[in-house]
Amino acid sequence: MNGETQCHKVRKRVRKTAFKDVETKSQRVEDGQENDEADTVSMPLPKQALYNFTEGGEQNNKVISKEHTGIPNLEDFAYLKLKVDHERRPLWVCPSGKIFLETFSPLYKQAYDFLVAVSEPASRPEFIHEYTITPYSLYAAVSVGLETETIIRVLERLCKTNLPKEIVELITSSTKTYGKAKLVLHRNIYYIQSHSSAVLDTLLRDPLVAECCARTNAGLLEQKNLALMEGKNGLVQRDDDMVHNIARALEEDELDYSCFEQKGSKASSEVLGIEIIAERVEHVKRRCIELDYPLLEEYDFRNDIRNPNIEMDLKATTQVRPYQEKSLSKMFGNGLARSGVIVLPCGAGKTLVGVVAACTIKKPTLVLCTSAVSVEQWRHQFLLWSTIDEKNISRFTADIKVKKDSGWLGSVTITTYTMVAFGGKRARESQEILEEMRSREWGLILLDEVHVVPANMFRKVLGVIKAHCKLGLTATLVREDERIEDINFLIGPKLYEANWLDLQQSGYLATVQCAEVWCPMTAEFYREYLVQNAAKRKLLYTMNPNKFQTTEFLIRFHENRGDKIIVFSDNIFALRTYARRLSRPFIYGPTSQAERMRIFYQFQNNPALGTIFISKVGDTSIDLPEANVIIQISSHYGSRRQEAQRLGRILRPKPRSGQHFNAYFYSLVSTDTQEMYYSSKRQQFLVEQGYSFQVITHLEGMQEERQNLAYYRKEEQLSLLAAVLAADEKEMEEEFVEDSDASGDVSRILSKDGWQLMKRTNRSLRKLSGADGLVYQEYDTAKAKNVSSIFERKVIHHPLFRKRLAKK
Ligand SMILES: Nc1ncnc2c1ncn2[C@@H]1O[C@H](COP(=O)(O)OP(=O)(O)OP(=O)(O)O)[C@@H](O)[C@H]1O
Repeated sequence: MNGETQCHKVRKRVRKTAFKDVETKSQRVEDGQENDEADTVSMPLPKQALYNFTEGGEQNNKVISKEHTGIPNLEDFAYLKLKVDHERRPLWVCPSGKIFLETFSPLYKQAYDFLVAVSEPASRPEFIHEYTITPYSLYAAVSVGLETETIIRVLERLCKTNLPKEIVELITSSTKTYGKAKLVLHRNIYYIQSHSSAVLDTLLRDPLVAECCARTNAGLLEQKNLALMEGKNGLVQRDDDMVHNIARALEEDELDYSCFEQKGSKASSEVLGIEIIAERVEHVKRRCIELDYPLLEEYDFRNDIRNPNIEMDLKATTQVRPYQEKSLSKMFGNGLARSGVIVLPCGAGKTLVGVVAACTIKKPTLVLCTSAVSVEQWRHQFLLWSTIDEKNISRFTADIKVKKDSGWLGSVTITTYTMVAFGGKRARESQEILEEMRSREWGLILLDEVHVVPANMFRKVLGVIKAHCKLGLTATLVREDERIEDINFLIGPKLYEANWLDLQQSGYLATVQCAEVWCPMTAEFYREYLVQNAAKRKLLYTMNPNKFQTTEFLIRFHENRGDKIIVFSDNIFALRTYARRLSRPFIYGPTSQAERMRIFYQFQNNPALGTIFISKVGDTSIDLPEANVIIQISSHYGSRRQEAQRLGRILRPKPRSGQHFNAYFYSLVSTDTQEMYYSSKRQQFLVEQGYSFQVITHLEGMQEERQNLAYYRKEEQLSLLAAVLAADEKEMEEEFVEDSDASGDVSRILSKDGWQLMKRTNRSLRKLSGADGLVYQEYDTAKAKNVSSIFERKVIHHPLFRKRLAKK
């Protein structure tokens, strides 16, 4: 299929409401331009303006005005020369740093692997992906062993046009100093190391770096020759074979990603180092990034004779999946262990990636999780995949303390961020354990759900625990408070990021149908909604009787199919009311660990329990492979991360029974309320990963069922309304969960982004694909027709076409 057709399809699915600048459907009908796809909006994209890469044309990068195109500020890249064999090449590279990848190109897989190494994915729908190349992404590229000229050469080869000079300049200027200095931990002391004394001099000249150095002698900082340190020092170096391999592979059009990888680095005997005060490491790392000398963190674990090796291997039965292997190859590409972050979709098996990393390094490992439930799950997975002796794993949570008589904490210690970062008074025993944890030189620290680390409380952890290698694991490298960048210096660059849809297509993830179900407010609830304060309004749209009935109807429908359903509600008042009325168990903050485990066990093993209700404590790390339906009734404002994490609960691959979709994600939204805005904001991350949300206005069969559903009678609805209005402040509050970011805070959203986000103003594919406040919506595609019998689409066709469609 050619690119133009693909683009056209993508455009067709963009949600109507998003296009305020574009001609409306009604206008087109009036103009007599309406066609068969009356329920879709055709976007008058100025193809010429967007993809005006004509041969020759040496004009400058020109901005095309709104009057010409209908879309503001389009840039004209006509001066970029289109290569003769451009059809065989998969990339469009813009001078601004944006890169577009054709996923239907035969070179897609190889180009994709290369792009995730050198740029940031911005949006990855089905046919055209958008990436952005930035100094940070280039930092990550250098840290996995790619060099300036390799990056330029490969991009040049893959690009349909000659590479814009701005991009060449960006790559050259951003990478010339990368990889020249490194942070190492030696005998529990941190050093900045480099082969070049000039590099160290440059860093020492900076007052902030100088201040963080440990030893000064009459104003002069001591430089220590560390050449005799045990082990070799593998600063990233050029590998001539690699460059040669890439050139050859490209010529043969067999671009194998392995050729990008560093085949082993050369050791150098002369390495200089500066000692850094442990508590100031974070500042030094941040400052070095600002100075354009980001510090690489690599651990030569094979030559570390100081820390004992652990008896721990993967079991013979453990099969690491290809994408897991690929992510690990980025970590261990040159025989050393690099610190950084691996991004894999929810349910794709990040835990196993962590276990494999630990089994490779075989040094004392500390695992930090967000909750006691995930501590249990990590322990379980260590035992499942590796040969480690149960005795060598210890857990340290509020409920479980490691036993003192069992000696040291354990070769593998699993705990929570809270346990380590808690600054208040502790029991003596806990204090001792913590002291021991702090004094230890850890080989590997595994940071689960690493996107929560930048929150102040969590970053304390990295200040007190010393580890040679840090591996962050996450599915969603997004936060709404823009502190995600902190991860670059707290942990390291992103090492690998998998594509959700690719894993879905390969069967490693379930195929999910996402739907936003619209529930009109009842008149009485809406009347109150208009006059109440923000907190009460939120409770009113959550407790909307129509939403309640929809929930009950969906539960019945899916339970009858034998599905396992998780209902999410952030609001505890709603959680309790819904669960009690529907006689299903619920879990929230105060639910004890034992009770949670009991409910999870019943949910997984008892066919009579098809539905559980859970608050935001279940957003992350609960592994319930049986669950295949999510119904979301209340959520944390516009948090993209929460939406993705909740979807992750049902992404575990499911057996296919001839259906296109095998998991369902319903987000219930009360219409004409603020919830609609939040809902589209929440969906952005998933839309960027290529998911589409179907809007359902009517559930087939629900009307007939209504009288058998709760809150059918007016008196019942009114007494529910009275209970809602009587709810006090405390009951209306959302549950506080430590790791939540500032994602959806109303004031932030309204003051920062504003409602204007819903209006189209930018031309990027990221936006065209529905991200940044806009939503993908499937209307009448063949795929959607098979979705489920309960989805009744009310598509209203123009009378002109009704007859024709009926004939069809
Ligand atoms: N290579 C593999 N072979 C078989 N099963 C696997 C493999 N990798 C992971 N799994 C299984 O997939 C499921 C999900 O794994 P895991 O809990 O590690 O996902 P996750 O990426 O951490 O998800 P989340 O972000 O939602 O917590 C688990 O049941 C795990 O046992």
